[in-house]
Amino acid sequence: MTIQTAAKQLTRTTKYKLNNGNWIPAAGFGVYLLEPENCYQLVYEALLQGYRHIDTAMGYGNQKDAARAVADFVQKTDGVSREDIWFTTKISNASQGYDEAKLAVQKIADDVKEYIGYVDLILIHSPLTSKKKRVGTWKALQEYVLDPNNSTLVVHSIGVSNFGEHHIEELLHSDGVTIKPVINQIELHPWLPKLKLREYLTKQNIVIEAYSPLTQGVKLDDPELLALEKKFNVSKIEILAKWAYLQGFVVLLKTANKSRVKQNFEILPPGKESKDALDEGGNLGKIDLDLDLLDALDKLNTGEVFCWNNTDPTENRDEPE
Ligand SMILES: NC(=O)C1=CN([C@@H]2O[C@H](COP(=O)(O)OP(=O)(O)OC[C@H]3O[C@@H](n4cnc5c(N)ncnc54)[C@H](OP(=O)(O)O)[C@@H]3O)[C@@H](O)[C@H]2O)C=CC1
Ligand SMILES: O=C1Nc2ccccc2C1=O
Repeated sequence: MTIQTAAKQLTRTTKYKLNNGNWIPAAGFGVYLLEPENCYQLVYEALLQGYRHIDTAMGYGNQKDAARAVADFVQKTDGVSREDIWFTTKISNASQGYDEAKLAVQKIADDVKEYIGYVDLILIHSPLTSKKKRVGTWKALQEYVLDPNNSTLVVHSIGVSNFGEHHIEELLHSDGVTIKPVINQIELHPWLPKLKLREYLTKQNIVIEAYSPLTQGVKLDDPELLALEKKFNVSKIEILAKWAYLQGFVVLLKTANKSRVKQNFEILPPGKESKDALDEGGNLGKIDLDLDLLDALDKLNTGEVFCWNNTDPTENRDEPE
């Protein structure tokens, strides 16, 4: 019997092209809830293991430590430069609005500029404010991208997080908006595949970035997942991570456990820089999952949300003013 698999050529160094021409590494390391010193250690470890993409936020209280780890790693590692590493941070809800966002970018600069010089991506963390604040924030962010020589902070790309189609449409149709978000970072896993929003984002050429692909750990002992792990002889972490990679997402994995950093990164095959990267036919590594396993994962869709108080922010509508 031949086993039917869905496969995708994807390695530890795969990057996706954004709608502004920049390239983002598909594998990202997230640092939510990591205390500052721990964040420094884990980001350093992530970079050592080969991650080239770090995801933090103003609200995580550790963007400075994440940036310091990037700087130290670059300084101590031959052949790696700042430009090889992607650094994302996010504007907190409390800092939304045109004036507030400008102060927030100054705060980001105060935290990270001395270490990493510029930021690859700033996201609006969520749409849970108001139209005025979302659009005001976006207009402020646009100014930094449009003025790459500004003295506050060089920002290469801007995007959104937790935005639904209606939030993005609102932005795209607002006066003064000239830049399209490059990315929408949203919660995605087999229990919450968000097919309709993904179809819209793909049509708009907005890259989809998956957060909480391991369900923040909540579903790791789910009997259905454990049964699949046993039946297909693939670890549950590999199942969930590969599912996300096979959908074509940029994938953010987080662990506070140093040994798991390597384990999680090595789910992907080595990139072309590695001497082990090519198979006998000279082909780069692929990831795959059994088609029957993917079918079973499709059936897990319950719409369960694990972040943001278990309420999907992409579905949020503003209260009438
Ligand atoms: N924009 C937004 O609103 C949001 C963004 N994010 C971003 O996405 C990142 C990832 O999402 P996050 O919600 O943190 O959760 P994940 O889905 O990555 O899950 C993290 C959990 O999985 C556990 N885990 C990780 N690896 C393993 C492993 N190999 N074996 C067993 N358990 C494991 C971790 O435990 P342990 O630490 O003990 O290993 C932790 O409990 C965040 O850090 C953040 O950067 C996340 C949520 C919202
Ligand atoms: O990383 C995050 N985890 C979260 C959980 C709840 C609300 C926001 C977030 C994040 O940004």
